[in-house]
Amino acid sequence: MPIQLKDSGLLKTNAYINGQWVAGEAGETFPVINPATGEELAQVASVTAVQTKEAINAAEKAMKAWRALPAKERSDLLERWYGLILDNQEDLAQLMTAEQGKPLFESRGEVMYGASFLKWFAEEGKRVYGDVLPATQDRRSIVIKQPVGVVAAITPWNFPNAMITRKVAPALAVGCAMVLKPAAETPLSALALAELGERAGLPAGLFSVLTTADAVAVGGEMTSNPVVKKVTFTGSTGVGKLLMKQCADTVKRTSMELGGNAPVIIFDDADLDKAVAGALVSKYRNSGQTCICANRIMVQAGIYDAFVEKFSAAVAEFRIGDGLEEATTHGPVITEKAVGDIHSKVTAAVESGATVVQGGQPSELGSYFYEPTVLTNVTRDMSLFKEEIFGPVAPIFKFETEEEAIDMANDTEFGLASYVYTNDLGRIWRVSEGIEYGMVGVNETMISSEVIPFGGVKESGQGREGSKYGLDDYLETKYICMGGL
Ligand SMILES: NC(=O)C1=CN([C@@H]2O[C@H](COP(=O)(O)OP(=O)(O)OC[C@H]3O[C@@H](n4cnc5c(N)ncnc54)[C@H](OP(=O)(O)O)[C@@H]3O)[C@@H](O)[C@H]2O)C=CC1
Ligand SMILES: O=C(O)CCCC(=O)O
Repeated sequence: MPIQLKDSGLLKTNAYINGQWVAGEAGETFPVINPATGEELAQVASVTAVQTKEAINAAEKAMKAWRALPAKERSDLLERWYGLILDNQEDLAQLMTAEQGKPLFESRGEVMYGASFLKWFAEEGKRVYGDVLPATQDRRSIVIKQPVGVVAAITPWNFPNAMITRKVAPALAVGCAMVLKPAAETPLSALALAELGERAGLPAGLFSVLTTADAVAVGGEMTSNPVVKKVTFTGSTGVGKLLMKQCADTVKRTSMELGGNAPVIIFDDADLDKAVAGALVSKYRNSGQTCICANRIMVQAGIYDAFVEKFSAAVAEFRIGDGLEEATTHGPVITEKAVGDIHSKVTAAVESGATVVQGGQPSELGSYFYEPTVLTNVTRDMSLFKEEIFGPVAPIFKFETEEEAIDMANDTEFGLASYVYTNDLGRIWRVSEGIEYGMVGVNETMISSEVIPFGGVKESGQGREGSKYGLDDYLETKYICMGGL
């Protein structure tokens, strides 16, 4: 079924380079698939390394004038872009659900979440302050902040809008230009954002969108081109490591938002209903496809059985289906391959002794759907304990003591989000300080917003997105020494 939009001008299929909507160099295209139906939604231009270089050169040129503008003028443009996104929320949500699969209510929420970064950084970009250091006898020392330069961004399919605005808003706010490669699964949301940016008055070249079926070529140019001073990436840890290696030759700065293995630690003294609700939304949001999704639900022995009973009863009530249908609570996963990957993880756990309480199979609804699954009798020696599941599968582990819970939480190379449910104030502090994560939700799993520093430690990445700290990723610190005074 063709996508029905109120404003058909938001459905773009060409890439956006230097303010022009362009086809791939030799007319190459790639398909965008609706994962709920398997239908082709569009054929989108596939750009090459040569076109990537053109976009980078255009960004360098555009940035010269952009960085010289008063911050207030840059802010005005971001505000206009924000307003246009709000005006077109429903169309952007329809596009997102069609290409990504998440239910419409989640897409509408993501569009608002994505827009919030433009608003936030429109304001925050006006507050890039320097410093005057304590004077010494004959000299004065000053610190100024300057835009890092042309930024290349590579974004994933799980948040086709917000992962882009979270990067482009701070970059543009402080005077950088950006070239973006969105995920091949979800280019339509990225192109619609560019269209609205153009309507808001983006100067040509300041923000290009490089849709492609050849991530290696485009990513290769982005990471080797000396004009690019920074690469910001959200996606898998494997690709993040590869990009970091590629960036080493030209010593680019990097921000990496990579995989997670989030524990939800639920103590005996927790409010059980709150813990069940928090774990459910964290685990099954976007059908389990976020890097901060609950990956290991860890419940203290005293309330384990009660938790499992309430949690799985709630899962049984989910309405799985096409995200474009309003009644749907949970949509498909992104590809047929993802269904296979998820099922292998479940099968391996079951072969090692796990018990399926709910689901446990690819869904009869179609080849992109997996049944929401609950597993018990899972133990930390199973591969599931270490792996990012990225699907609607909840393994519920049992622990006895606080020390054991902290040890289990830290027994992973990842360190992005974590969650703790307890009503003991001392324990809140001990656990929050003892676990090695960039973010800790205490009696709360919906922790993301534009005002907080989102990011991880260990192999979950480096850098922070959103908040006042999010500007630092796009700024250089320059020291100026005034001597002979
Ligand atoms: N931290 C997070 O939010 C995310 C984590 N993941 C994790 O990664 C797993 C695999 O998902 P997947 O989509 O394959 O994630 P990837 O890391 O492969 O994709 C993320 C982005 O990186 C691009 N990319 C992939 N390979 C290269 C490369 N060699 N050079 C430059 N860019 C590249 C992709 O492009 P293209 O789409 O064209 O391949 C996409 O734009 C998931 O199951 C999940 O575990 C996935 C997405 C988001
Ligand atoms: O999965 C991600 O990459 C980001 C999670 C979305 C968010 O909560 O910001």
